[in-house]
Amino acid sequence: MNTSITHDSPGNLFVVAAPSGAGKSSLVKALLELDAKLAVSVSHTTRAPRGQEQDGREYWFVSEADFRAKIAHDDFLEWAQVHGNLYGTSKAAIEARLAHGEDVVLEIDYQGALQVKKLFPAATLIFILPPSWDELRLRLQRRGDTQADVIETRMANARTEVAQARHFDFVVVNALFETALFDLKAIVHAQRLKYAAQLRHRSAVFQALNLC
Ligand SMILES: Nc1ncnc2c1ncn2[C@@H]1O[C@H](COP(=O)(O)OP(=O)(O)OP(=O)(O)O)[C@@H](O)[C@H]1O
Ligand SMILES: Nc1nc2c(ncn2[C@@H]2O[C@H](COP(=O)(O)O)[C@@H](O)[C@H]2O)c(=O)[nH]1
Repeated sequence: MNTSITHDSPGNLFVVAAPSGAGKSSLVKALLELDAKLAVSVSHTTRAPRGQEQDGREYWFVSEADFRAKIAHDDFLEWAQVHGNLYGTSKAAIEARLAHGEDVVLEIDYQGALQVKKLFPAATLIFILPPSWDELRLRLQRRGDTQADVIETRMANARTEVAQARHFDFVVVNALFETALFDLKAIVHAQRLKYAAQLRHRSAVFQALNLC
């Protein structure tokens, strides 16, 4: 897969994954409201819109034929089949932002997250865990936009997904929302400082001044 994103892209890439219903969209939305330097990438999907979702806001909703044409054109940074539908992050959605120094967050599943890490090892992978299986089911039910059989599929898939958390850089338990949001903010802040230090370390000026 060709991509122009490199270790030296000035923006930071954050990847947030979680089993469906754990609260990743709610957390990322709250994080974006607090952090003007962060932008979320809008994925493409073949799933039908849910509830009040709008094309171009939550997702780009496309047919399977269109999605497969994009795969053939190598338009995706990553893509995966999740709960029976196709989802992907288009390169166009994030490359320009990263190149301009904006930080980007991807809300994607673990398969996509691991693909991104292979292509871009500097990406920070964060896995959100629900406090329990019962609470996960309750959150999916309370959200009220997912059919009972789909909830069961998502609960079954959640076991496989949670087993992948060990490959991530950070794990956040979303029990109390404000605590999880605080953890997420702290991770983003710490990673920015880390990569800023690494970039400075590489800069010729820094070396010339003998500061590293
Ligand atoms: N800490 C929390 N305590 C209680 N409810 C929560 C918490 N975090 C999120 N929720 C609620 O749980 C439901 C699922 O959250 P959300 O839609 O953000 O999950 P998600 O991981 O993005 O799911 P999906 O992958 O299906 O989009 C929502 O109704 C949300 O308001
Ligand atoms: N690999 C990718 N996974 C994605 C992407 N966008 C969303 N997702 C994941 O799909 C499931 C289900 O989402 P839902 O909106 O139908 O509830 C969830 O885990 C998302 O994170 C993507 O671009 N690539």
